[in-house]
Formats: sequence, C-alpha cells, structure tokens
Amino acid sequence: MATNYATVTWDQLHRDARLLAENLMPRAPFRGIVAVTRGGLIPAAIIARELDCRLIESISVVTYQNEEERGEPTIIKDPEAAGDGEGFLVIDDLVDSGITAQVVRRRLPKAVFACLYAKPSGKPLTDLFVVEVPQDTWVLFPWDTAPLFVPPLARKPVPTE
Ligand SMILES: O=P(O)(O)OC[C@H]1O[C@H](OP(=O)(O)OP(=O)(O)O)[C@H](O)[C@@H]1O
Ligand SMILES: Nc1nc2[nH]cnc2c(=O)[nH]1
Ligand SMILES: [Mg+2]
Repeated sequence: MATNYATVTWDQLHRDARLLAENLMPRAPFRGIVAVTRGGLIPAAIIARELDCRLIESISVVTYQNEEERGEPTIIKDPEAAGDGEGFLVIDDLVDSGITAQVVRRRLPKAVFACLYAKPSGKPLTDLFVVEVPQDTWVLFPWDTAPLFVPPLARKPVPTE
C-alpha cells in the first residue's frame, strides 16, 4: 500500500515526455509506437509528435483485482501491427511491480520499452525511463486528479483539548 503521493501536473508530464523523447532520439527512427493503454496513450502521443512517428498501435493489459490479490494479467487488445516488436517503441506512463511490462515484453520481445516513471521493482524491465519513484509512492497523474478548494488555515476550526 502506498504511503506517499507524488502529484504530476500536465506541464510536468509534458516536460518529462519531451525529455524521454530526447533520450530516445539516438535509437530512432522507429517503425511505429505501441501505447500501453490507457496510461501510455498521452505520453505516446507527445513522444510520437517529437519523433515524427505516425504509426501508432496499442496494447491493453488488464489485471482483474479483488481486495487482496491481483489476478492473471490478460491482453484484451493485441498490437497486431507491431509483429514481434522489431523496430517498434513501446510507451507506458509508469512501471510499478513490473507485471504489465513483463506481459508486454513477452508479447513484443524485440521492441524498445520506455516509460516516464519507474519504481524499483519495475525498473529492470524498462530500457529507458525519466524519473525513479520510491516503491511506496503512488503517482497521481493529471487525469487522476482535479483542483480542490482548500480553506485558509485561519478559518480552520481550532481543535479543543
Ligand atoms: O507495473 P505494474 O504494477 O503492472 O503497474 C503499472 C501499470 O499500472 C497502470 O496501469 P493500469 O493497469 O492501472 O491501467 P490504466 O493504464 O488503464 O490506468 C500503469 O498505467 C501501468 O500500465
Ligand atoms: N496512477 C497510478 N497507477 C498505478 N498503477 C500502478 N502503480 C501506479 C501508480 O503509482 N499510480
Ligand atoms: Mg496502464
């Protein structure tokens, strides 16, 4: 269970995606990009623009979960156009346990796998990432959050003893 949160704004996400694209330039050009839906879709769009790549595929990996455990991950959308991944770049927003990346890599063994954020358990499964995040930190993406009114400190009720 995460004990800390790291909030990523749209601006920060855009900067991190551009930095990832810059770091990927030595490995370009790619025949196409495979976005890992849904989290990888927006990073993939930004990176596709920077790398001038117009062939975009997607893969969807779903792990059905109850309160205690995670089920077997299943590919519910296959990246047919990407073959075995040769010449393709796979983009996800982050790796955490690395389970999603493992399934994707097994399906696309010849692709380059890159993501914006990586936690220590998932890090070995990536070829490239931008920022390392501690394992106990939950990343809040801009699409997960909304600005909220916070009352001024002076208006907060003073706790009575
Ligand atoms: O390394 P893991 O432990 O597998 O976690 C990382 C995956 O989890 C999130 O996707 P999620 O399955 O929540 O779906 P989403 O992208 O549709 O939000 C995230 O976008 C990664 O794809
Ligand atoms: N939004 C979000 N989704 C995740 N899926 C696995 N880890 C994370 C995380 O830290 N943040
Ligand atoms: Mg995802």
